[in-house]
Amino acid sequence: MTFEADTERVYPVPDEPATMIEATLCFPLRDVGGTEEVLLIEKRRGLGEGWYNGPGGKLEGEETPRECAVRETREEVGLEIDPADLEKAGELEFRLDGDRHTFCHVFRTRQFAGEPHPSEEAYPEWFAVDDVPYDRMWEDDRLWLPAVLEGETVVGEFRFVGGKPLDEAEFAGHDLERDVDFDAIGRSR
Ligand SMILES: Nc1[nH]c(=O)nc2c1ncn2[C@H]1C[C@H](O)[C@@H](COP(=O)(O)OP(=O)(O)OP(=O)(O)O)O1
Repeated sequence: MTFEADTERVYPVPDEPATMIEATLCFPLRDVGGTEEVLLIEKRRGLGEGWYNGPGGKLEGEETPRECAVRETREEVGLEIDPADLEKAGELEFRLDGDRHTFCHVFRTRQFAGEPHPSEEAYPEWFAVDDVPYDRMWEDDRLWLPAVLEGETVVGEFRFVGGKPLDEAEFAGHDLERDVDFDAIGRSR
């Protein structure tokens, strides 16, 4: 297990978040003639509009993170995924001005049905995993997504400052842990 930190934690940690969004990201992977590719979306609305990311979004009702990732991937790009085929790859906490803003469950899968198509929310596009457009993504993505695309697991905290909305705040620091066994800690749902 490795641990990285590029700053000291400088913000007070609240006992309980006033409001924290629970969300998901899903990264479908495929092999095309020996080239490993990942499906990203260009987001057309909401947080991170205009940037690339995996399909995903906020949990609704009583659904589990896995069910949310399946639903969001279907709604945004039309791929069908069996929840059992999703592999838990990460847990990311995004903090804004010291408060917990979003807790995000990250999944990847090689098993899916259908061809991606655009929706009101997203334009899908396949990228070689060594050609991911990190300059058009959230600033934190380059810190954790390469590991996720290489089959590793990550737990990270990413700190933003400067007030809402999160996608206009400044990225200020992070902690990242790798090789986390989500099954062993009962958090692979
Ligand atoms: N710093 C960050 N880095 C990142 O890679 N993804 C982030 C992020 N902060 C938020 N997200 C992602 C997680 C989640 O998939 C999405 C949440 O954005 P939104 O609140 O706009 O929800 P969406 O509109 O996508 O979802 P729904 O409204 O539920 O469809 O943004």
